[in-house]
Amino acid sequence: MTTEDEVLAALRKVVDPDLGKDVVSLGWIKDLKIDGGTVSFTLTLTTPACPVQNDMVAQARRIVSSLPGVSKVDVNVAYNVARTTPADNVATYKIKNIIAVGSGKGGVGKSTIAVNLAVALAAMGAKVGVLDADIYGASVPLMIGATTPPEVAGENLLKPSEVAGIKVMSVGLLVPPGTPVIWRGPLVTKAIQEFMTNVDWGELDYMIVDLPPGTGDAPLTVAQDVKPTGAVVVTTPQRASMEVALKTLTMFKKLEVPIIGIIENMSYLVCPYCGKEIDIFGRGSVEAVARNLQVPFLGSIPIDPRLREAEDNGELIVDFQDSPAAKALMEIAGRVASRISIIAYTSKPKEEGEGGSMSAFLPMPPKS
Ligand SMILES: Nc1ncnc2c1ncn2[C@@H]1O[C@H](COP(=O)(O)OP(=O)(O)OP(=O)(O)O)[C@@H](O)[C@H]1O
Repeated sequence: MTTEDEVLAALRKVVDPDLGKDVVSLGWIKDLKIDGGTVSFTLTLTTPACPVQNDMVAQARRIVSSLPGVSKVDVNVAYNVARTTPADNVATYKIKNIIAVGSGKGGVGKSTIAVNLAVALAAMGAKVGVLDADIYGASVPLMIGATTPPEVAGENLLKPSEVAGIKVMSVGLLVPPGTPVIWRGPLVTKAIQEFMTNVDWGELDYMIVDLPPGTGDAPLTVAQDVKPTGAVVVTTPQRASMEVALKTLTMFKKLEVPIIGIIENMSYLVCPYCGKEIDIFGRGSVEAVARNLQVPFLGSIPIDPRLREAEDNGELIVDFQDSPAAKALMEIAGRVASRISIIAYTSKPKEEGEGGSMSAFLPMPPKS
């Protein structure tokens, strides 16, 4: 008969590749039971979007199966999304991680990526919210298909709209359609602050914040007051777009917001007739710049007409499994979640088992 100690010793060989530690030391093995030849345990991962989840489960199963006397291995998978936000802050104690999505130039696909990252993470089982901080150009409600205005949930408290389980708050849900928001900077700042404090977000694993392009009032407020876990910067491959994106990147670094990574959008076009990949804007240039700057490159998203069509119709692209853009977005969502777990585990823990404060200097992800 195999003992619990032997099973745990064997499971020490299963290492999370992002954190470089084994699942036993990380405290991820729970409810270990041995019943005759059957060994069962729960593997608790830090995110349902873990890209190496299947590999780790298969490895754990294989290693335990090879122990003497073991005829069956039952592995349950559970998730406890690691926290990077301060647990003692009234605005964020229920929100474990905040991801700001920014860009340099407008129209590069930042809102598209913000919304679809939210959809992808939610589709994998995470609790997700989207805060639209693009006050003058709020497009999140249209893209995600949110139509019901937020309800009043108490004194000075709004309940966010909800689409496919994703909580959404945007100034676009508060003003009649077609109405421009004509506010000076301080009002923009106040609106974003109130979206954090006066909205009943409930418990969220990930909040995605869609920033306006550039380095103005809204990105500054998000960086300084919302204090995101990190920022994702979106750019297209052309030099003009990238040069402005790098300014946004530098702004985040100056404000000590960790860089989760950079994404190349509209990287290439897959010909709908022959399937050939056509390089339109200079594919690959963002990855090269990211390498130079030692900033993680999160991936490329091709031009996909279905992405634009889905958005215009308020549909969710990750539902379309055969779309190359949807596939790329799902993979990128997994990488973002991995980077968040790394931030949570490599910074000083604030709450046992739940990660800790932010670090502006992150290790580079392993090369895939
Ligand atoms: N990979 C893609 N394939 C096809 N269409 C795309 C892709 N990425 C974005 N689009 C489309 O390009 C347009 C601009 O995208 P989006 O609004 O997300 O840009 P943005 O950077 O958020 O712009 P802004 O910040 O100026 O509002 C949208 O119509 C969107 O559907």
